[in-house]
Amino acid sequence: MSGPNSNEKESDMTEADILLTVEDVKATYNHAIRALDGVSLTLKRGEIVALLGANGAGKTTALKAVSNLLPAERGQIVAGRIRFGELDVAAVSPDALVRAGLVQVLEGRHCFRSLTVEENLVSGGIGRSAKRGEIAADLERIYTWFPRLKEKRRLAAGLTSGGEQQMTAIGRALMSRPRLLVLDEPSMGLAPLAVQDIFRTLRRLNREEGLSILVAEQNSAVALTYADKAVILENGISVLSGYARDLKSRDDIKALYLGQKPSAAVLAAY
Ligand SMILES: Nc1ncnc2c1ncn2[C@@H]1O[C@H](COP(=O)(O)OP(=O)(O)OP(=O)(O)O)[C@@H](O)[C@H]1O
Repeated sequence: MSGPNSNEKESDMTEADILLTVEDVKATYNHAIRALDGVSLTLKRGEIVALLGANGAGKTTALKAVSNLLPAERGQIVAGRIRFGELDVAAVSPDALVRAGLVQVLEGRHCFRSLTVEENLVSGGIGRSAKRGEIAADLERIYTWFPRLKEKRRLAAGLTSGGEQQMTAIGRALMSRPRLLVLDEPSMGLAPLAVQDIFRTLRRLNREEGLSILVAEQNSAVALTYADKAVILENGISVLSGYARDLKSRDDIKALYLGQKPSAAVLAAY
C-alpha cells in the first residue's frame, strides 16, 4: 500500500498485483466544499483495505469517488486520479464500472423494502445480462454465504432485521460477480454480534473466493481485526496507512486518529 507512512515497500508490488489506485485525489461538492484534500491508497488483488476516520473525515466521499458516484451529488474530483485495473474511473460510468467488476454497497443498507429478499438479490444480477440458470446458481451461492437469507427469501426485505438487510444489500452486490466490493460502514446501526457475523463472512469471501474489499468504517476495532491493511483519513487527507495488525497494536494511533481513549502511557508521551 502506498501512503505517507506505509510500511510496505513499493518495490514489493507489481502492476499486475494492483487492482485499485487512488492517487492524491482532491474533491469538492458544489465546486465549493472541499471534502477530499489529498487521498491516496493502493489495493492489491485479494486484499481487504479499511478506510478509517472520524465523522466527516471524507470516507464516504472517497468511496463515491472510487465508484464514480460523485457527479450524481454535484461532487467533482478536482485533482488526482483513480484507476481500477486498466480503467480511468472518472471516464467510466458507474454502471459500466459495475460491469467491469467494481460494485459499491452504499451506507445505510439500501434494500427495496417492499420486494422480497430474493427479489432484491435477483435485481443485483440483472445488469449482468445473465442467463436464467446462472442467476439461479448465483442465488444458491449467495445463500451458501448467507444461510439466513435463504430462510427469509420470501419475506419483504423491509420486514427483516437490520443485519439481514445489510446481508441482502451485500448479497445483491455479489450477484453482479464483482472483483472489488466497496462497502460504506456496513456496521452502522447493527448489534455487535451482527457486525461480527457480517465481517466474518466478508473475510471468508475474501479468503475463499479471492474477493477484494475496500471498506469504510467508523468501527475501527472491527475493521482492523478483519482487514489486511488500513488507511486513516483526517479532514479529507490520508494521513497514515499500513498493515492493520500494526495499526491495531498502536495505542497512540488509536487515540490520535480513531477516537479511542488514550492510555496513561500515550498521555505521558504526548
Ligand atoms: N452531498 C454532499 N454535499 C455537500 N457536502 C457534502 C456532501 N456529502 C458530504 N459532504 C461534506 O464532505 C465532507 C466529508 O463527508 P463524508 O460524508 O465523505 O465523510 P465521512 O468520513 O464519510 O463521514 P461519516 O462517517 O459521518 O459518514 C463533510 O464535510 C461533509 O459535510
